[in-house]
Amino acid sequence: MTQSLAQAMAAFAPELPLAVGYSGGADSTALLLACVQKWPGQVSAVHVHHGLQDAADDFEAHCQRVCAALDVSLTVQKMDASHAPGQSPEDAARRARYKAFEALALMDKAQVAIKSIAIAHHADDQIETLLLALSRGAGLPGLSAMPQRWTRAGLRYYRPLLRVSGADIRRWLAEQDAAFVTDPSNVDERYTRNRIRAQVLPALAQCFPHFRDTFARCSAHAAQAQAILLEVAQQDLALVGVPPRIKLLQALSQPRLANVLRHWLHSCHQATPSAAQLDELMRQIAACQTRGHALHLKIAQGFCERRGANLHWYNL
Ligand SMILES: Nc1ncnc2c1ncn2[C@@H]1O[C@H](COP(=O)(O)OP(=O)(O)OP(=O)(O)O)[C@@H](O)[C@H]1O
Repeated sequence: MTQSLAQAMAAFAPELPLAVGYSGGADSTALLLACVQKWPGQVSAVHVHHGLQDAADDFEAHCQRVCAALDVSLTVQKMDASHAPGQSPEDAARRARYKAFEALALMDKAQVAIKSIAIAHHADDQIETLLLALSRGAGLPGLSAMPQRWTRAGLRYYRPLLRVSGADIRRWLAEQDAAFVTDPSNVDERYTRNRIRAQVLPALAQCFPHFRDTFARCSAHAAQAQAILLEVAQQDLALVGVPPRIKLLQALSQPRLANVLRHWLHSCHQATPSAAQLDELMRQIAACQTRGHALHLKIAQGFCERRGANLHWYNL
């Protein structure tokens, strides 16, 4: 169920000391203030200077001022977040951000070992992520949307506001009379996410007043089902071996074959096949009935081929 910011903060119990990913925007300003109020002296801030916009220097200066006024230690990480061809600028910025957080892993400016990072994604961000996944035709991992907590490179990440609506965060922030910056790229409707926020969420609210709760429940169901699929894929991969034996792959049902192939390609090769590539691979595995039957096809950024009894993936 959706929570108020106060309820979300009452339930938030991270390992301390905690750093807050602080962009200077409204959401992370609210999270920083709420954490500082709850754990005075045990919270620091991390600001990633993306170098993407001319305004980035101003954002950093704003964060410096606010943290100085709050007596919060601020670490600024400068990252080059320019995006590669085919990569979205938002995705490049997000990847650069996680690298910067990991680089901190983790000493802040005051040389305190940081154990936890909180970021200010909220319920509307979660719905936007789910709708983006639906629009891409994503499978269960995409429909699971964003987890509330996870661990990476020894660092615990939290999204304590994931069940709080954006409007509730703004209301709370207005009561605090706190200054924040507005990133112009957040309202630029050339980005799909911003169009969803401006056009789709208001329409959803009209049609399905409880959509934040019900959509979040769908994501929770998807996440649970995905966890089971992962367990099955791990068991099946142990059974067929690495590299997988074609005969053993042929003994699996079609859904389990698809599941284990996706898992093998992703976990062993960081390769994600398109739906059409996976269908073709499954068709060719089924057709591989004679000793001399060759199998060779493009999968993600590399190729799958038959070598003797096994299926191999390689990248040129
Ligand atoms: N430059 C940054 N430095 C540090 N943390 C960041 C930065 N940008 C984003 N974050 C963290 O990641 C969260 C999600 O980022 P995103 O850009 O999707 O959100 P946002 O809605 O613009 O949030 P905000 O209002 O806090 O800027 C932010 O709330 C913040 O905690």
